Amino acid sequence: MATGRTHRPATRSRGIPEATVARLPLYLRALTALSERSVPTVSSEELAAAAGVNSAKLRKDFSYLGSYGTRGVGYDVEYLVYQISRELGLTQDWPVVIVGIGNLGAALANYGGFASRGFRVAALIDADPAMAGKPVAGIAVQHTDELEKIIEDNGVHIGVIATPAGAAQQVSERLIAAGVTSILNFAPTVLQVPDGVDVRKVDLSIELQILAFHEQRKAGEEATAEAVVADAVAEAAAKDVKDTAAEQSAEAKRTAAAEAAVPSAARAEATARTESTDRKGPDGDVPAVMPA
Ligand SMILES: NC(=O)c1ccc[n+]([C@@H]2O[C@H](COP(=O)([O-])OP(=O)(O)OC[C@H]3O[C@@H](n4cnc5c(N)ncnc54)[C@H](O)[C@@H]3O)[C@@H](O)[C@H]2O)c1
Repeated sequence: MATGRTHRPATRSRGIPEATVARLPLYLRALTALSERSVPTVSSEELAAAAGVNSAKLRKDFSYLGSYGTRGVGYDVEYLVYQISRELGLTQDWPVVIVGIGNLGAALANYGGFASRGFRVAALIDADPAMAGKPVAGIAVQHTDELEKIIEDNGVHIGVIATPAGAAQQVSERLIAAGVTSILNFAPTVLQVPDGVDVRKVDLSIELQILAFHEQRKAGEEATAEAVVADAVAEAAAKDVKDTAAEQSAEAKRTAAAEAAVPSAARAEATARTESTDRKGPDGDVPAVMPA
């Protein structure tokens, strides 16, 4: 039994690499937006920017589809929408079942984006007997006892799992035994599935953890920059203290020499003048950095 996410070879039979297949929905989303705005053609650079992909990679991806665009004109938007939809198998209707109709399952059932992309929610299935018969998104929830019959009756090949993690493995086994060969798994667990079954895992908390990692790194960089500034300020302050101390020492030497040279009455006057100058800065203010 194989573990992991996708159990097909890295290159599909028609020679399209998995990485390209993973980018096709991104191109399709960008192209659909252009089509809705009745944009007839698009350059590889524009489309790459809209899809968030490097333009050289896009051209390479499209070469697998046999689509090269026209120099100076770009790609025909409608034709590319058709080509990519066909390649992804979206020109046909895909019935899907959602298992586990709690918070997430109900939200998925209510999501209009499935139907608009050719995925018809054929059934909603839950283990809670109290849920049976209750309408969610206009569809009556069915009990898990019916799971196998529902899959077979509707010719379902794609199942969505939105149950707690502890139930997901057993649910996947029942789905697969009944004929499901592709699973979209929202439960935070790694499913063990046989060869020939594709599993895609969606985990928003993992995405958030990756963002947290980047945030932490950004904060680390900021802290380093702040530390560099703080070091520079501390160094400048230390230099100030040293200069002030040196000045005072020179002043003390000058005073000592003057004391040796003048009579005692004049010496008292000179001492008073020196003390007054020491306590205040050149403008009469107390200096910001006081010598220790
Ligand atoms: N992937 C993500 O980004 C993401 C986000 C939120 C939640 N989740 C996960 O999705 C799952 C559902 O979350 P939720 O908040 O909707 O939970 P929930 O408790 O609201 O719903 C779970 C539903 O599954 C049903 N259920 C339990 N065992 C079952 C079984 N054997 N067969 C069929 N139905 C069964 C329950 O009766 C319940 O209705 C959890 O595993 C959660 O961790 C994933």
